[in-house]
Amino acid sequence: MNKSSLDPVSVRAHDLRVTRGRVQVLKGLDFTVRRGGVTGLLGPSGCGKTTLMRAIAGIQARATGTLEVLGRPAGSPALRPLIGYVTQAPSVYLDLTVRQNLEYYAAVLGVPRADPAMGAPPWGHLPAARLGAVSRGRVDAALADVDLTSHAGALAADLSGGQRSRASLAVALLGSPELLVLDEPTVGLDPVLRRGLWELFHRLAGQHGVTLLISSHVMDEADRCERLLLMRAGRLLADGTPAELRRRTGADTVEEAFLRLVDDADDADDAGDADDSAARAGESV
Ligand SMILES: Nc1ncnc2c1ncn2[C@@H]1O[C@H](COP(=O)(O)OP(=O)(O)OP(=O)(O)O)[C@@H](O)[C@H]1O
Repeated sequence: MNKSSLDPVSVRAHDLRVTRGRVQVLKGLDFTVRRGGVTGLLGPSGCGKTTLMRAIAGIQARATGTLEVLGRPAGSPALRPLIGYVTQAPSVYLDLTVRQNLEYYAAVLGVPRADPAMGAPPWGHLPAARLGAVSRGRVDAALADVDLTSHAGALAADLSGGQRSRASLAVALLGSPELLVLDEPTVGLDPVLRRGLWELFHRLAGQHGVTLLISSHVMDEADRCERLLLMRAGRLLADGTPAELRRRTGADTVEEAFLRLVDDADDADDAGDADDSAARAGESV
């Protein structure tokens, strides 16, 4: 059995720091992401969500501290088939149809031929001899999951932005990821599609034990997550279930809880600045 499947935690970070350009974007994060659930990564634009997701996906340079993903250091080659990372920018070839895109990626990823005896994916990793054949069944299932069956024959160039994002998500579902890292997957989608995707996320977590880390800056998506990591300006403000965060802050909504946590952090910063000034004044006497 895979070592990571015994671990109740999928991602562990300790004092995680990332510098991009000249700016320290992540400023010492400590957190865990539980295995097999939907964890939301929420915070305002520019707070560092994408940077954190890139670090977890193992493609972010200049990261220090500890970051362990599925029991291995982030970026380990062995993690590649276990992580599905969907970026904000859709990664599909515009001159191919949706189906051709999925068939191409299925071939590249070595997605196994559908085998009804094995049940629904994910079914773990198969011997090399059984990999490599493109699975029409898997492509069809991924198309259905993201509600793009009726657009299978459309050129990706002719899709709307939301449809292209869903095509990228379908690519991530082709493999058998243990961890799905989704950067704002519901941006630009109408409420019906958003609801459908959230149902899919919970199905993947509940029925297949996939861990999902989903970023959003829309606080009304918070209540769809089992746990939340609230970020602001490269730091983690809070970590807990939506109900815990509301209770801890005495707020009615997660958005209000977030704003109270921001105010508390600002007050703490101001107090720290005042202490520093007092100390400097003392030094100069
Ligand atoms: N390549 C880069 N060089 C320098 N700074 C960068 C680079 N990429 C991002 N940043 C900075 O890092 C910070 C965090 O960016 P990041 O994309 O992680 O934020 P985010 O929370 O995902 O934002 P959004 O919700 O808008 O996608 C921002 O201040 C951004 O300007």
